Amino acid sequence: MTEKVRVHEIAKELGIASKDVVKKASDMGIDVKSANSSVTMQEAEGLMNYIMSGELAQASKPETKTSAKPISDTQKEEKTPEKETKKDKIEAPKVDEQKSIEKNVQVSETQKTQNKEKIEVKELTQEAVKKEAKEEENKTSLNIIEPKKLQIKKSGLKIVKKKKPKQEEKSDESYNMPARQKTAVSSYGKISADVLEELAKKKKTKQSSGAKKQEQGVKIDIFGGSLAEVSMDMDDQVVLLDLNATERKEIVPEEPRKPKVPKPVGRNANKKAAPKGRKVARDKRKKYTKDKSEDVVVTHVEIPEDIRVYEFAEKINRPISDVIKVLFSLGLMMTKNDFLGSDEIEILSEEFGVEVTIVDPKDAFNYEEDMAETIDENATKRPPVITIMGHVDHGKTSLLDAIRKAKVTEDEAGGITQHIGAYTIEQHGEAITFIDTPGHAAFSQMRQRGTDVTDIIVIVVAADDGVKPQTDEVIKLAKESEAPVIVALNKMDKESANPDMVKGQMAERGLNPVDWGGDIEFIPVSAKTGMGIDDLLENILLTAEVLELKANENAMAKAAVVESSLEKGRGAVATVIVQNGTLKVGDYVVCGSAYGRIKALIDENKKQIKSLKPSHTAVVVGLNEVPSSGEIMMAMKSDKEAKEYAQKRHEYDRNKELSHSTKSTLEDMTSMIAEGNLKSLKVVLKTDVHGSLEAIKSSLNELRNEEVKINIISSGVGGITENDVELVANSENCVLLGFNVRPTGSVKALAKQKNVDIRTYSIIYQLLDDMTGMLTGMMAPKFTEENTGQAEVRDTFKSPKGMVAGCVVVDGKLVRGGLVRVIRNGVVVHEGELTSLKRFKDDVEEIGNGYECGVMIKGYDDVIVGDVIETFKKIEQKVSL
Ligand SMILES: Nc1nc2c(ncn2[C@@H]2O[C@H](COP(=O)(O)OP(=O)(O)OP(=O)(O)O)[C@@H](O)[C@H]2O)c(=O)[nH]1
Repeated sequence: MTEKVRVHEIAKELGIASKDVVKKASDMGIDVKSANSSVTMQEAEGLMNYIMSGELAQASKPETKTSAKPISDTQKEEKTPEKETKKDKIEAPKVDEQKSIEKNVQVSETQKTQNKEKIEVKELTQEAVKKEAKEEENKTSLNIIEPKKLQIKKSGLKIVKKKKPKQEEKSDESYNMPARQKTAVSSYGKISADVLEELAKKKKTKQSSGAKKQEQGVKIDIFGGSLAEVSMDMDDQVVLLDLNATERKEIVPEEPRKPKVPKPVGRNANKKAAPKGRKVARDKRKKYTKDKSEDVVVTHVEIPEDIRVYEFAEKINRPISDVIKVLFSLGLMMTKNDFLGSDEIEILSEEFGVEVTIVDPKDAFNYEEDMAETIDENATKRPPVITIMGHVDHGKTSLLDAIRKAKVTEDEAGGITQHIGAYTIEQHGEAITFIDTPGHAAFSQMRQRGTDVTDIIVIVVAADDGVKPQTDEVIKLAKESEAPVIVALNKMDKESANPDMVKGQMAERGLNPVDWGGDIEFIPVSAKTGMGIDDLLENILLTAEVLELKANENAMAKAAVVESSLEKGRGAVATVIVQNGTLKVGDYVVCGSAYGRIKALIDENKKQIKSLKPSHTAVVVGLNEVPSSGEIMMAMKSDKEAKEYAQKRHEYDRNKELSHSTKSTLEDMTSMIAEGNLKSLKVVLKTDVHGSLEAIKSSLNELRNEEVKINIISSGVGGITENDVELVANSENCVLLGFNVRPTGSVKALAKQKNVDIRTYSIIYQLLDDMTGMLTGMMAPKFTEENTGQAEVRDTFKSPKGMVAGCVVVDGKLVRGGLVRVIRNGVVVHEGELTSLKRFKDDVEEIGNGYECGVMIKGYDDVIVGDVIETFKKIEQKVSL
């Protein structure tokens, strides 16, 4: 049986990557494909030689030569039972020792060393020499020496080879050098496997002496035993070589010491004979083992977006200190628990030569992908989903009303659309679903989500008003979403309507009208009169036709949440648009960390329906918690499955929050220093629906400058509770805000008792205005300085009231009642108040350019001739955010 060794073992042995070994192997023409591929020991040795020496020819030579001798070895081996082969391996090291011993003994005859360690090693080797001598007497086939390769490593080393018996030579096909020589020792100085086997076979009979030899710490079990020891062997070889050069003679004198070494009793008996040699060997092995772990070169890692310094170090298999050092050298003071930003990860990956892939741990339980169904042949046409966007008051809601023939605008607080609403209408028997996105800037986040499910975007532009900032924003969103765009030129009933102006403005922004040779349809409409509505709908259907929108009604349902809230009596509800499949009452669904069984589906007309087909919209009742808008809802086969996904997601969200809370703590430390005296207005916020909560939160967070900011200490969907009141009462500088929610009896009473001011709103911009006002009130007044003029001091004289500076006004005018500063050689030496300003003996309010005057400064008598006196005023400025 031929012993085999795997590529990764060779790689480990050499401390290099498996792929490099694979590459080298293929260079040599050995057929290996991966780290798990195995090669014969012959090939392995050749391969190792090649890798170590880098010389293919040399490496391969031994292979060919070994063929002769090894063949005979193998034949012998074949005769011996497997057990023997194992023994051979154990005994193999002895052979190596013998070789080195031979070398040492011979070399040591010429030189001496005083190095104690080396002497000790020699003691061991001498023991081995003796053993070998015996062996050689008994068996003649143990003549193994590797000369040349060893010499390459250690200069000045002379190794006396023993000639092989002629018989063996006959079988050797190589002519350049004795086969033994070549096969016996690898570039490591190790004996080839064949020879080892042969030796082992011979030594089999000498088991007792074998134990002694082991003590020398020179184990050679090239491929079958511990790889660490093989490497150790390499190290030993190095030591021996050094000894050769310097300590040959000492080996002999040390021999008598042998008996001095007391033999340990019991289980350590075998180990004792070569204690020092063993020690050396152990040390080396330890060292090797350590190196081995460090040497595992990581070239590619997958890491989550949020990763701490120590986690990164672990991933790339480097000491934390190394990572911190690199960060430090970049001026980044980070501790091992700090999170790495994307920039830092990039730098570190370059620095350590590691390719980094950032993975989303959510992928592990991404039900959207798990359940993703390609649109198959069963897919049929589905209605388009349209998002109407545009600048505030350009008529989005009115247009949708005109389409739906229903009045929504009148019910809306403040006349502004507050929430995303989704409705399906029919035009000539074909369904079209509209998402009504709110116009206020605060809702841009929701609007962006709205575009995710959108097939076609209708941008409403009032023909009398033209392109406005939010129109630009919408154009940007539309471009990003890559959905086709139709422009509705609204308010065409107005006399001031100027469609060409709008077309021009839109064309400037890359939206070229079809009638101008572009590809964007501009449809003139009037939400007021209903003009052009049909045309708009026809265009929508036409565009949808081109898009060939399809979905499989029979697939497991997938829907997007456009709005969600907590409703009394119904619990968590979510308005969804089905993207694929059919959502049915009774379906088990998962939606982010929310899950449940659909109890009811309520359409836009508040009617209960049994199922919801692709592109249709309804309110879903039955979730265990309120999902976020933009979340994907998927139907699951069972309650268990839905729950599992939701729980995994919940866990993920929680961990993420926790990890970020640590992160923010660390960041806070720096920001606390940076922000120093930053004043914050604490806010507790309650809203009726999720969408508003997010929109208001993000708008409030934007209300800040370098002096003041808003700190939302608590927020949530639902009514104002006593807890909210308590929280505000216990916090300094804190307000309680309610949006579309109002405090009830007990809460109101508690608020009164605790003196908590609850502010409720139903229009977002009013809430934001109020907060802006409050923040502004917290800001310190700002002053600007107005310089009035300067005068040069020409003389000074004392008066009973203090020093008077006689000056001539050289620039502007000096004024009374303001502040004054004294400038000497361009440097301000004093700043204070002006006590008196006189022209001759009269007090004056101001002195003009070119006139002389007498000036007295409060508490300052050190004015000297040549000083410049400047008067200035501080003017308070209105502060704003
Ligand atoms: N004359 C005229 N007025 C219109 C037309 N469409 C809308 N309006 C008026 O323009 C104003 C704003 O209309 P909305 O539909 O509320 O505009 P919106 O874009 O939905 O506004 P937000 O909901 O605040 O985003 C209302 O007073 C409408 O009556 C139109 O075609 N002609």
